Amino acid sequence: MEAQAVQVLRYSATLHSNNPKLEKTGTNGSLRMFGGFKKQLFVSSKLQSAKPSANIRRRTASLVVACSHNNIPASALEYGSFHSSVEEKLILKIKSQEIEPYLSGRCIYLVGMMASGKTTVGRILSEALSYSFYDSDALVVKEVGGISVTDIFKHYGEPFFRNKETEVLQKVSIMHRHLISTGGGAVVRPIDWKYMQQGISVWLDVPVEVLTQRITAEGTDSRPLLHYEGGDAYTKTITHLSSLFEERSEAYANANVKVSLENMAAKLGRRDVLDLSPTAIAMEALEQIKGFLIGEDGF
Ligand SMILES: Nc1ncnc2c1ncn2[C@@H]1O[C@H](COP(=O)(O)OP(=O)(O)O)[C@@H](O)[C@H]1O
Ligand SMILES: O=C(O)C1=C[C@@H](OP(=O)(O)O)[C@@H](O)[C@H](O)C1
Repeated sequence: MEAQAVQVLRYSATLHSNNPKLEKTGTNGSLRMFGGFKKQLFVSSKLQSAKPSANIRRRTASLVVACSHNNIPASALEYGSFHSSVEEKLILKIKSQEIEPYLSGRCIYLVGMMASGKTTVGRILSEALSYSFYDSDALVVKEVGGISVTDIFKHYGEPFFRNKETEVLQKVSIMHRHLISTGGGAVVRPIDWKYMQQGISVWLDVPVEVLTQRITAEGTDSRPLLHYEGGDAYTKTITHLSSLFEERSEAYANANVKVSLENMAAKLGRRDVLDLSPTAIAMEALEQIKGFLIGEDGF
């Protein structure tokens, strides 16, 4: 990022509730943060006493955050050089507040291959947006009385699982302010898209090699489609994931927004997509969602 593109924002935090909110207080880019936004985490060493007002006990804290200026594309600084998750959370919160008026409480559906990070990134996004987080697999498990996804596949078969998945998506589609991490195969049925199109869909596009590394590290206990008897797990996983991706890539591309880790790495000058943290990916997702929503609004 060019040096002049970086703006230093000064935050004045007034802590008097548990409902965090960031508000612009002037035209100079300064913002005011209300509420208990992880206050214990970052305010402890920076709190200063301020004159208490008549009816509210007020404390102020100063926090200087370097971030990209309005409309300047996501930058290496934004994604790379923060060493404090508090700063990242603030930026995520600001970005979330920017898109809120366009989002109007619509649900967000994360789609993508197994292990693309839908759950991990989804949790971060839901926190930033103050949305409720749901994992569609977990909702299916609940519907079926607590039987695991693996056992549902084993005892009832994949079509039964897919029917339940569709039912779950139908139920969620009438909700608001939910972020749903969908199962990797939720994109294959057009009926599922009918429900997901009630909200905003975001495709986390992660190279198959990276998915394979993650799945090999994590094991396949919760992913019945990747269970194998013996053999080299890495080779079998990458072969199967590659063919699944081949079958599904067109369906994933139905999403309103695509977050491509390869594109992100190129944009940020990273050699390896493995360097991209879930928080950085969440930031990119918000950036892309903003672009989509603004376009949708006709600006
Ligand atoms: N950006 C990332 N960098 C490194 N590991 C990640 C990243 N995102 C997710 N993971 C890891 O990959 C695995 C699968 O992630 P998960 O969020 O469960 O994927 P999904 O919900 O799409 O199946 C987990 O072990 C998670 O910790
Ligand atoms: O890709 C798939 O068809 C599946 C992905 C899984 O979810 P994750 O993407 O959360 O692993 C789970 O729904 C089921 O094992 C089937």
